[in-house]
Amino acid sequence: MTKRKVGIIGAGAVGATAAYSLSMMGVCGEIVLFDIAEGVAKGKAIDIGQSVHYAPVSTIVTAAESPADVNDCDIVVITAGVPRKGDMTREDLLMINAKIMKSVVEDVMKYSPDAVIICVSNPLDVMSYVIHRMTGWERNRIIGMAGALDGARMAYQIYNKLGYGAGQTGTLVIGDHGQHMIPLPHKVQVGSVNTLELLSKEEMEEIIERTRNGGAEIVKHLGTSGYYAPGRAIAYMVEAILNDSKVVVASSVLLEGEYGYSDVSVGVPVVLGKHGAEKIIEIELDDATREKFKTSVESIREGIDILKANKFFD
Ligand SMILES: NC(=O)c1ccc[n+]([C@@H]2O[C@H](COP(=O)([O-])OP(=O)(O)OC[C@H]3O[C@@H](n4cnc5c(N)ncnc54)[C@H](O)[C@@H]3O)[C@@H](O)[C@H]2O)c1
Ligand SMILES: O=C(O)C[C@H](O)C(=O)O
Repeated sequence: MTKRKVGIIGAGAVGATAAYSLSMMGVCGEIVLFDIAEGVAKGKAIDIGQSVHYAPVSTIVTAAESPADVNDCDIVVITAGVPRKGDMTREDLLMINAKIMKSVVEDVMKYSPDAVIICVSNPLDVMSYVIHRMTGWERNRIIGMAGALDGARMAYQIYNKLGYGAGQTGTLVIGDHGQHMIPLPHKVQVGSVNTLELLSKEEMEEIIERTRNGGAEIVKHLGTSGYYAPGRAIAYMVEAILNDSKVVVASSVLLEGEYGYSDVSVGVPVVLGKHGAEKIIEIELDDATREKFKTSVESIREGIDILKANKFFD
């Protein structure tokens, strides 16, 4: 990859935080922000661009005047959409964000036809599926960001319980990025020690519950959804793709028979490299987890079916 240009569509809380995080890491040559709200992309591009003075490596941060300026990107991150508030679920955002997604994706197809897309808008798995249906692109080029965030949340909960092992905790959260997400306790290790040896069953159950409600917990305190951890998780994925680093990160990708499902986007472990989600890793699921995965897939399909009933797809 030579140009290392990243487009971010939706320069709100998450999009701007991802841009800031990326520019502090210095992993891309250029970041271009676009937002439908006048002045937002411009103001944030100037502000982030000025912060680059203190970054280890320079990044050019610009604002697109129109979607046409988000052109020839290696990666396009889609954070355009409405965040939830109050008691809303992510699913409550379905129709409004699907409409936004439609117009955004048409532009991405036109102006950055070779990009890898990282979808962020909620409900995440359904929006990732919408992008597949609209673009018809190879599935490795459309990746939903969820497991990177949910895994970080699980690691945070574990650290809060243990009080040690920060940065040494490997977690895995699969399934939907919603109420049926599946944090996998038996896969968690702190410095290569399985946490089942470190935490009681009750403690792990609490960790799972708090991970599952991690997004809602922030909405409760903040009145809108979180953006620092999401922004950093996006930057981590962008870096992995640009650097072709082949790290394993749970992400929402289109299944074509893996885990027994097809024609649905859902969170599973994937290898991230220069071609996007280059490989889906199929891990062995025990009977109980397979049942949870089924519930998770069904909940995503409910959203897809609502869009179909509303003639959203051809
Ligand atoms: N996948 C995840 O883990 C995750 C994490 C956090 C947030 N989210 C989701 O990301 C989305 C953005 O969240 P946020 O907190 O940044 O919201 P926000 O309101 O701060 O920002 C969204 C931005 O999108 C812009 N926008 C709307 N329609 C647009 C269009 N057609 N073209 C360009 N820009 C457009 C808005 O003007 C706004 O600035 C929400 O749907 C939220 O639920 C997902
Ligand atoms: O919780 C939300 O609505 C936003 C995002 O999906 C999150 O998990 O933080």
